[in-house]
Amino acid sequence: MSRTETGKRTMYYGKGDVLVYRTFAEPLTEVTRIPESPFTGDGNVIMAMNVKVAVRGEAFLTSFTEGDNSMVVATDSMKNLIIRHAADYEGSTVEGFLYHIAGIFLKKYSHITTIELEADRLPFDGLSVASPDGGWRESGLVFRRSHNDHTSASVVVERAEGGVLTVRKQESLLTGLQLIKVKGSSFAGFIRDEYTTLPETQDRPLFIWLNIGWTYKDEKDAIDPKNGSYAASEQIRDIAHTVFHEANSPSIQHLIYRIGLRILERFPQLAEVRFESNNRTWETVVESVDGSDARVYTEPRPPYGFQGFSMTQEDLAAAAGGEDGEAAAALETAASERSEAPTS
Ligand SMILES: O=c1[nH]c(=O)c2[nH]c(=O)[nH]c2[nH]1
Repeated sequence: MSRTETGKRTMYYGKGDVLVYRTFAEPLTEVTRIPESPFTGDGNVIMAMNVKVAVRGEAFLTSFTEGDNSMVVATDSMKNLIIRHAADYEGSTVEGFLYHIAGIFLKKYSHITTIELEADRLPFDGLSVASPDGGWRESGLVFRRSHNDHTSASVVVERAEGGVLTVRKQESLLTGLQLIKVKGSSFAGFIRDEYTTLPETQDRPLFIWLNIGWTYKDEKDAIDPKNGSYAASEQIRDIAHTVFHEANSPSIQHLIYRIGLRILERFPQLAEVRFESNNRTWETVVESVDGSDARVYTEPRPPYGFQGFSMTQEDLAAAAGGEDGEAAAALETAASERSEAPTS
């Protein structure tokens, strides 16, 4: 048995920065409303993505060991396949697009055993124009490229026994969220010893960078969101800033836990939610302008702190079971808000 079959040898190749700009894709409509978010769907007039593909298979071994290219699909061809087949994608999500492309690769090239695809959606925001009746309306044609947070997704699909395609891993993400709360965050009670110079603070301007990832109990909910079980990254984003607004956070660690509970509560169809956060808290230069709340800050000096945390529905059940009184109370508030929220 070769090392590849035991999973020990690393062997893959592919293409990165494959830029796809598909216009007038199928609109995303069947989104279930949540109280934290006005998001109800996406017209998908522009579905722009930066895609990365990697393929694996024992058949590629001789291309590395002998320079035999007879089984090599040129990465340039991979790029062309991805871009051309954006034309026949009939779905409305990045996750679905990746699955569509994975299927085409695996059906076309029988020696590819596993394909890994990831994509960052390049956000284009719709713009308003004055309407003749004196109000405002969506242009629908003109968009502004945004460099804010965006949807990402990844999928690993493999060919199982009998040629059946199996999704081995699938993750949806909100990438590059940057949130500042100018008042109402503390950081105190940490270990004080001979290495400690950081003062305790009851009120810091907490600036966080966040990547949030989530997986579904059934990945079909992400790939084909026809039954309203799609958790849109815009909704995840809105939950994050709502919880940040509501909570007086004692740390980023606890803040992301609270955001995670709310996400799992709102979307019982998710199995896991995962966080990567950075602390980019501004450095205070002027404590108070004329005795008021006004302050002056500057960019923090390096280095920066970070956190990683993942949570499952079991964490939500434990919190709701009362082990964390504060979390349980927050969940009750969230539940009552949900019952009042309109759904679509
Ligand atoms: O939210 C925080 N968590 C930490 O672990 C930490 N450490 C630190 O210096 N500042 C902060 N802030």
